[in-house]
Amino acid sequence: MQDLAAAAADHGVQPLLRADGLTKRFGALTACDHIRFEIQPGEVHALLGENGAGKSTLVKMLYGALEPDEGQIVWNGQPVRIGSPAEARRLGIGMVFQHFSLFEALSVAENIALALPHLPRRTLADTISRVSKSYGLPLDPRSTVADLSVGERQRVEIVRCLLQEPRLIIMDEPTSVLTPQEVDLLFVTLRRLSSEGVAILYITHRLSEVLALANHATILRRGKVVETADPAQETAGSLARMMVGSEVLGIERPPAVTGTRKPRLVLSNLSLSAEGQFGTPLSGIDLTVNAGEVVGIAGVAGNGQQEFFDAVSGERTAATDQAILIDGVQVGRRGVNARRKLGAAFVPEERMGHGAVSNFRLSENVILTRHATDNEVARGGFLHRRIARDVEERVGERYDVRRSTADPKAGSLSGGNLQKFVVGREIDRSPGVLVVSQPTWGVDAGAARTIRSALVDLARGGAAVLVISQDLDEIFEIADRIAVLSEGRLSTLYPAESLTMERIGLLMGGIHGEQAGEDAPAALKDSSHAS
Ligand SMILES: Nc1ncnc2c1ncn2[C@@H]1O[C@H](COP(=O)(O)OP(=O)(O)OP(=O)(O)O)[C@@H](O)[C@H]1O
Repeated sequence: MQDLAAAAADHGVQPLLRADGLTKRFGALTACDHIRFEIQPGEVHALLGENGAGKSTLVKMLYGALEPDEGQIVWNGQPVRIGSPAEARRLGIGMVFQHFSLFEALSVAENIALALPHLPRRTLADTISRVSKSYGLPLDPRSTVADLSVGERQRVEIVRCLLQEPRLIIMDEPTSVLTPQEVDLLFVTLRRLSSEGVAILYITHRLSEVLALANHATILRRGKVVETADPAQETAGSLARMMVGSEVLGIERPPAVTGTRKPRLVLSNLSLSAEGQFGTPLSGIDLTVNAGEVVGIAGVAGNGQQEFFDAVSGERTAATDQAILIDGVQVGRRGVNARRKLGAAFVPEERMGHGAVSNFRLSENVILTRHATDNEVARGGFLHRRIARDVEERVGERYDVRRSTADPKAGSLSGGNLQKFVVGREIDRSPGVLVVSQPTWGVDAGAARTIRSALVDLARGGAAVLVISQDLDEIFEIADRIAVLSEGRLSTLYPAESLTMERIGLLMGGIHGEQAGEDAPAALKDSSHAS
């Protein structure tokens, strides 16, 4: 893989794509500033950069979703104007998005037929089977999308992209939704494509993936190309340094308080029906999160995570009041605001729409989440916009939220910057109980460190912090105790130091303590549940 792209460059082979001074401005902000870079056939090219560095803006221009203000794209030696994604696809540029655009109730083949109406319907199922098998992406064209795991859904997107015989595939954080095993499989496929001469432009915040996969990296900072690197010569640390311009350290984690600790969030026999037709019901969940600790809930999305967050936050209420206690108060049948009034805070996974309203300014988003529960923002029947703006500024500074203007609309922030704002806004309330889903999803290494440190500090200050995350490295970095959510059931809660990645993998597959066998660590054999 490495060789093909390197040899192409050495022999003066024409680059597949050249960006020549691509520039995009949003008002006063230059999101991409005269960007130059090349992609050779067969190259896996990583695009790196902090949140807001301009990665998405750049690939949107390459995929025809945004028009450059200046500069041009040269494809196979010819300057081209890519006016729409359809034109990009016609040229041979495909894109696999982070959020899938599949119809759940339709089959794999029906979904693909809808996107590619020109392919013959009669032979489509066979074609899908053939392509998916030959690229190591096993898929049954007849299965209904709703029954597929997140990893399998991504395969549908990739196969759909491959059926268009692309010469360049753009992937935006493709592994953020995958299990470690699925990541390995995806890498096999990408290496195979690369050996066939297909180039891959790969956006990720996971630097270990760049080292494992890429043979070239372009690093953006504040809209400009600041470095190009050969990943074989780099380490995760040196790449992180190039991205942020300074050293990125691990977090400091003072030991959790031991001895008698006050239970601040208690779930008892919590059950909830599935969310929609394709959700996962929760059954009989017991869990206690004490003052001073971070509890991590590991597991692959689609195993009841949404239902779990909805139940704990009050988005959906439980059957009984006793099912959920916040600081000793029964709240199972009370809604979000009642729980927030008790000093709890919640950060949902889906930041736009759920965590923030796109068309509202950041300070207006502060008012929206605080007006019913926080005296500071709504005192004496009045909304205090100045206080909301102070909060917006404080959170912006503390979490380094990069904004194009003062108090911008939420929708103008890059994905990672919005995430920083939403998580920071809730930590800023100094909640006694914080429940956060995927706290650093899409966030760069420096910002992830800030958020994780803030979560640990909040806990050490006496709060109970519950983190739902698919990122096992993150869970191990911050959690004092860990449980796994699998098919709507929560495993026993284990001290973090008694678990390994492999053991968590087994728990994710639904193999619980009682079944884990002879070699289970002591904690696994401890059948005392959760608390
Ligand atoms: N439609 C828009 N209007 C105004 N500003 C925008 C718009 N889209 C992007 N921006 C700004 O352009 C800059 C670059 O954003 P972009 O989404 O390209 O960053 P990114 O590198 O992909 O970040 P992340 O890693 O967080 O996804 C950011 O400062 C963002 O706020």
